Amino acid sequence: MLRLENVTKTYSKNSIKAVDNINLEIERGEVFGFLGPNGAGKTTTIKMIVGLLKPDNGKITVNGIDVWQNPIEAKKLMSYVPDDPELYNKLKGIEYLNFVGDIYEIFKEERIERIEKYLDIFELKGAIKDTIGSYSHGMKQKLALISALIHEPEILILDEPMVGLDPKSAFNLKEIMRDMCNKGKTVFFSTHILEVAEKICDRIGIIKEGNIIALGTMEELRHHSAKEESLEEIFLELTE
Ligand SMILES: Nc1ncnc2c1ncn2[C@@H]1O[C@H](COP(=O)(O)OP(=O)(O)OP(=O)(O)O)[C@@H](O)[C@H]1O
Repeated sequence: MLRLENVTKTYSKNSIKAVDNINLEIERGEVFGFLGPNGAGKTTTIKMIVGLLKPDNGKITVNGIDVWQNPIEAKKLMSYVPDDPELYNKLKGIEYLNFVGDIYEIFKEERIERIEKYLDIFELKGAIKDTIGSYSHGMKQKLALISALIHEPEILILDEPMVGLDPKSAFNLKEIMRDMCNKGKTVFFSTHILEVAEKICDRIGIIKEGNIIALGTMEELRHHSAKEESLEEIFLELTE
């Protein structure tokens, strides 16, 4: 579903090799957790996957479609929620959702049904006629998530999705992620919350200084350590 081949990115500003020749293959139906210390290269990788940052080298494909050669077709399959979504503050919540619905050409009936469903799940119905500028960080996060879900993407890409969400919304988002994968869709997300990764991911990748230093299921990651360790212990050992 998602494939990264020899992907590298150096920021010219500071000559830092943020991502150093990484290879990844994420299958359909997988929840993939992308972990790593601060500054490891997670956001840089995600921005390259979603077409916001051009890799210096390498190739990224979604369902075989090259993200950089065929961006529109690739983006039709994806949804992306950044860690700090910048939305249009002057629009009302519902106007923003309809705007996204128009971009993805979602028919009216489906659109209404999906918007209603996710507004209920994320308890945002009461604020949907208010302007986004009046929303809290968590409310903006929820609106961005709803806008990412209404076109039912083949792959959902989330950068630190749990930050700012209240416990109930975080729980519901985890359920949505699992449910998507049960339907054969794919979820790729970065997080620092290791309990979440341990609980819901089919596979985990750990990046450090731009290199993938561990990749596999929890079972496989545990194989590297002598005893039955938690993801937190494995993570701390590997990233020391
Ligand atoms: N716009 C930029 N210009 C220059 N260097 C950058 C830029 N963005 C990121 N970097 C550098 O690239 C490296 C990787 O950063 P990145 O944001 O991808 O890390 P991250 O794993 O997402 O970190 P965090 O967990 O703190 O969000 C860091 O050394 C960072 O300083």
